Amino acid sequence: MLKFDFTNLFSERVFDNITIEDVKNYEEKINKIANEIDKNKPGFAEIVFSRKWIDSVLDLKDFIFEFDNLVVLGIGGSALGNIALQNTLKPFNWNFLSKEERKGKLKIFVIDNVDPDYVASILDTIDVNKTLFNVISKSGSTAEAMSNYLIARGIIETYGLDPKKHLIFTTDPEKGVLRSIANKESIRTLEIPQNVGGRFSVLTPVGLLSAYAAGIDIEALYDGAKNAYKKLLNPLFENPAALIALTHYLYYNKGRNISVMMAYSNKLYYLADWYRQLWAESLGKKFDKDGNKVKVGQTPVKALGAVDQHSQVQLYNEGPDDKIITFLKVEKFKRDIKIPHVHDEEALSYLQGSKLSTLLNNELLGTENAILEHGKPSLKITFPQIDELHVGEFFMTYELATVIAGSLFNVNPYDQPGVELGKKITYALMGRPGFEEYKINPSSERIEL
Ligand SMILES: O=P(O)(O)OC[C@H]1O[C@](O)(CO)[C@@H](O)[C@@H]1O
Repeated sequence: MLKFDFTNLFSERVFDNITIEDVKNYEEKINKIANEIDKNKPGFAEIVFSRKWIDSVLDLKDFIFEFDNLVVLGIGGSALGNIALQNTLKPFNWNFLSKEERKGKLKIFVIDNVDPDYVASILDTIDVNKTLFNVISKSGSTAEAMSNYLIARGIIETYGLDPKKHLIFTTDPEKGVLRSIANKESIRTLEIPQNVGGRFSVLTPVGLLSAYAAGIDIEALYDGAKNAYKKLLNPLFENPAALIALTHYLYYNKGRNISVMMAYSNKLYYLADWYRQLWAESLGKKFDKDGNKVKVGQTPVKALGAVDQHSQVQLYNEGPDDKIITFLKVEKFKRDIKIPHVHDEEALSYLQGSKLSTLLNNELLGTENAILEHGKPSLKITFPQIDELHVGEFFMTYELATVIAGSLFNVNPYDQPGVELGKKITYALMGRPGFEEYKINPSSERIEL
């Protein structure tokens, strides 16, 4: 199980520290929230107690493993989970390994933007004949996913290939243009459960297909998620999701409106990336559930240790008291490197003979303690090792924490009305019928210096 260390959040060395008493005052409220969540189990929790979603992916086994590449086309919640799973659970050189080295599993590419340089360079590297394109969109209409689908489809057709054999859609069971194309053309599909929103969908077929194709143990991911869910009704001090939510809420109310997740692991950095969307879209809201204008939200920031010690930590230590920091630590790395003894220089002797993992984790300790000495709050989550069990546990812990935080802030964690206007203006600029009223004149709005 993951280890959660909240000690430094309560330390008197944090100048505006919250106390155990502050937290205890919320015990009843949190119990009520947790019971409510358990009673009306959210879709993202319900799925891990069913075999349906795993089985829907396992059923595709024969089809998937005929290919060499899987290219995911999606954005936001339809991509970030895939990116997190691949980068945390597969080696960074995975796509450079031979088919034998990959034991027949697929190379995975996730195209989650419409930057032409980026899209073209990924498409350049794949052999379309050996490629399955997985178009993922809950709404089945997002411009970025749809345009990349159209490009992929154009390539498939240019190669004279059968689209049905090279495409699979992951989308809403009934709604959206992807679903209607699939119905018309008998294209294979996977369902995104209707009661699971995009940013909560990593453990639905959205994330499961590419994970399975790359050889990730998707059953163990579910086991980890279930382990996390089981703690939801624990007493507050044994309930990591509730403590994360509550401590972030309490510090937000003290002006700490930035939540930094600093991973001391290149792999776990991608979990911080996934967390950013979850925390930002779920909790950044103009109105509360009663319709009052509240404009709340804690800005999630990702950081990488030790890299960002040489970029961000100056600010974290000495800058404004507006941050709460979560460190992610790995106890046992999959690989380790011993720093060789090369020079008889005294200045290098502390490094030579020691392991990179020891250096990295001591750097974490250094930063964690320095942050505390500067009076700033932090918590630490330790992965005994990076594997499916712990990553599944992490996803579920943070999904629950987000929903609990939503209740504390009294906002709806499942909607994202604030992203609509930008989409509508884009549609208008692209000439989509029905959106004319949103057309702006970009040049007349600009202030030229
Ligand atoms: O899966 P879809 O419907 O294409 O949406 C992609 C993303 O777009 C948003 O709706 C808005 O950014 C996200 O909430 C969502 O994850």
